[in-house]
Amino acid sequence: MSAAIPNPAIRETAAGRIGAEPAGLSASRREEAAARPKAVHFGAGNIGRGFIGVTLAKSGYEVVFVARNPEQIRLLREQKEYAVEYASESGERETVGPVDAVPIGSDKELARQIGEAELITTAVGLSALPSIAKALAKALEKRLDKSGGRPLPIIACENGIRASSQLRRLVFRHLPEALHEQAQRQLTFPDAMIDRIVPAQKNRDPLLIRVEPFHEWVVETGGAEPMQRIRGVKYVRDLGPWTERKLFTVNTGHCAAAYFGYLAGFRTVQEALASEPVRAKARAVLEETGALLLARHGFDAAEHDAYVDKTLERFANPALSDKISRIARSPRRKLDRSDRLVRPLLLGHELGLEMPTLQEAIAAALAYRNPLDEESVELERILRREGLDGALSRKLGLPRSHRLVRSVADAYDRLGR
Ligand SMILES: NC(=O)c1ccc[n+]([C@@H]2O[C@H](COP(=O)([O-])OP(=O)(O)OC[C@H]3O[C@@H](n4cnc5c(N)ncnc54)[C@H](O)[C@@H]3O)[C@@H](O)[C@H]2O)c1
Ligand SMILES: O=P(O)(O)OC[C@@H](O)[C@@H](O)[C@H](O)[C@H](O)CO
Repeated sequence: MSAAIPNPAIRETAAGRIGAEPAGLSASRREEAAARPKAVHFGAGNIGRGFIGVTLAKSGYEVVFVARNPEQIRLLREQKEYAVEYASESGERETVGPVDAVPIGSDKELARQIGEAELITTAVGLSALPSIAKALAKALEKRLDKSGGRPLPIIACENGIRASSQLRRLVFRHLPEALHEQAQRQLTFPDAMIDRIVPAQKNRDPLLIRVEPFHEWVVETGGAEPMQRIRGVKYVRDLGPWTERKLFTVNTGHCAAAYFGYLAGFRTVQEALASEPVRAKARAVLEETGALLLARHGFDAAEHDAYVDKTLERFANPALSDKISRIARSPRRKLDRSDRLVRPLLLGHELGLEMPTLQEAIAAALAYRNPLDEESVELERILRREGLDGALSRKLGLPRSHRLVRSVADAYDRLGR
């Protein structure tokens, strides 16, 4: 087996020595890993390494990443750990380990890892769930054959409503019917909400990940005792209010700031929020979704205001640089009827709430152009093909003549794009 390669890019920090270790470290990490329960996590990206990996490792798991990037896989396999740096004044760092990695295409290895796992998690993006479901189902098939009834929770940590339930449907589609009954007994798919801002980044140490200190991971139990408790996770009976509070505040506010910031010519959300007009619009959107959340879930108004203040503060964190292109990414997904922009608008409409600034944010999302973002290019194509009214009517699931379609179209026209 290969020795650990010391990584000079990882240095002494306020939190103490981390990372760079003499050869032998990976051997001790391997022993440590053998003594730990195993969690297999799909996606070694920003949130995978910057939140899920670190939380699971702290909770006592060996974390095996299922990844695509060969260089990242090589480094994770060799080093068996990586560093997380917190974007705060102290710049504290922590070492995350023991970890390992397998390529998504390696059926045999993946099946072996999943056969040994006590927990599966994902953070690949909602739109990538169909692409991992097949590989996951294949590996689960082998496990179900041999596991002697061992239960396995599978938690999709994605921004979206009930992502684990979505993954469940996709996985069952790929599992042979003969295994469905057993899979229903052994596999659970608890829905979850996760919150931590982890910008896209390039560091000299390619595994290092810089994150905001704030974090929240909530898992739904439906009233049942969870099979295993992950330290740092909050377990709740009903996830509904938690998801809506996060998605319609953090994610609606974030993308509103990004789309308004894009129109104003800014590059990062920090720059955008330093501009008073953009900040005022982002806040106005959150006042509108706040009224919806209070009406739907009976949240305390003062507590929700404090949540909004804290959220805007997190977006503007000067210790981070978060590009608008990340926050605005995949505008088709963000404009989906079940997502952060259109869903609160439709729910608010049902309750008779006026949401003019949210409508402006939707118009700004339609006007977002990024030739490097496939969904932005596709959205432009749809707008050309179907026209604004047609595209909006489809997105909102309402007739072209509907008041909401008309007023979002008017907001778009006012942008003069
Ligand atoms: N970054 C954040 O601030 C943040 C916060 C909360 C939630 N999220 C959510 O977490 C998820 C991941 O976001 P991210 O910011 O980490 O994105 P990212 O692009 O940094 O990471 C996604 C990772 O998944 C991998 N991936 C994609 N398809 C794959 C496949 N078929 N097999 C294996 N790996 C695959 C990619 O290679 C990438 O490494 C998204 O659903 C996002 O909405 C992100
Ligand atoms: O990941 P997306 O594309 O759904 O949304 C972009 C950001 O708003 C999002 O990643 C936030 O940073 C995150 O949801 C904070 O918890």
